[in-house]
Amino acid sequence: MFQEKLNLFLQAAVGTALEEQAAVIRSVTEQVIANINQGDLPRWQDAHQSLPDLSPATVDPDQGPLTVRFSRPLSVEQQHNLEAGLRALHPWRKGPFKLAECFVDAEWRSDFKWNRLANALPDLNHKTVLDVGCGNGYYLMKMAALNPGLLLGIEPGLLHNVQFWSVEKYANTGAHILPLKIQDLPQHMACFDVVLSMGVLYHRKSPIAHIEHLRSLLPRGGTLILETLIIDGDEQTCLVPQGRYAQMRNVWFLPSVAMLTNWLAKLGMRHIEVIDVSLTTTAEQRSTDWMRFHSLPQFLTADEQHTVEGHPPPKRVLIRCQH
Ligand SMILES: Nc1ncnc2c1ncn2[C@@H]1O[C@H](C[S@+](CC[C@H]([NH3+])C(=O)[O-])CC(=O)[O-])[C@@H](O)[C@H]1O
Repeated sequence: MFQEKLNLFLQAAVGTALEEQAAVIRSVTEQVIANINQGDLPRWQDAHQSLPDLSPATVDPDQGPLTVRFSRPLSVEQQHNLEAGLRALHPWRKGPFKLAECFVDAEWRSDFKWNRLANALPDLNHKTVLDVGCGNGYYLMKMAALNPGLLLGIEPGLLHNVQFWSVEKYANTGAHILPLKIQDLPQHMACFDVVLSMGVLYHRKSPIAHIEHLRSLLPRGGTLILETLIIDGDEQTCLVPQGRYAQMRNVWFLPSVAMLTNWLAKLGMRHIEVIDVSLTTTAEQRSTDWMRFHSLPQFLTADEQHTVEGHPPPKRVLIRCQH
């Protein structure tokens, strides 16, 4: 199915700024697809295939859950099969989605971040947009209402890809996801008007190289939206947690906002604007019926003043800047 999705993307890229890069994207994606470790993938693909064909639907552009409305009410059997197919794609990290009567109450209230992000987005009309580490495509599907020219997400998590296909089967937003890491994209493929990197920088061992790579994907004047974990402090302050951070492995650099904006400026980014700084609350990230593992409440001390490892609790910055 990944090959089929790649082909659909390549068709959509014809006539856009991405057309010239299509051969490179095809080649790197085919290499990644050929090396996919199957694991649970067949089970997830079966769940996706089991989803019922339903009447045409539209996405409600309102704030809140990403809501898909169908032109005809679902039968009891359709409703049951829809919910069973989606539940088989547990755990749902990002959401919430509402498809007919089925409410996918994911671990993250991504609608909270969407409300912060919507203020930061430049005009997307006919623009080419890349969301790096896009999860199950929640923000891509929200951005689709803003009439972009092409929406591409890259996401190495295979379950996220299958969840995206499953919602997109009904939402029909025209967004695309490829199963790539940012490292798979060549540097200097400056064909995106807007690049988003949200929740990825702290997973990168070399955050400056990550920003440089993001910058190289933008032409002069293109917009970068960067969201990441930070700590309080001045331009000399940065946390490099030994061991885990809020039970997450693979967390490298949590700079202060001042240090992060210095990095961006040193790399030549301009018009750097801090749009938002927010503590991540246990209302925004928690276990639900659709994500039954531990979540933020279990990763913080009882008074929520520290992570269980004794670090400052998660706080995130949302920055907009230009190449
Ligand atoms: N090298 C990489 N290249 C691309 N993606 C990666 C890489 N490493 C990890 N990821 C992916 O980046 C995502 C990070 S989550 C943010 C999701 C969304 N953006 C959000 O803002 O809600 C973190 C969070 O929950 O905040 C995961 O889906 C990883 O698979």
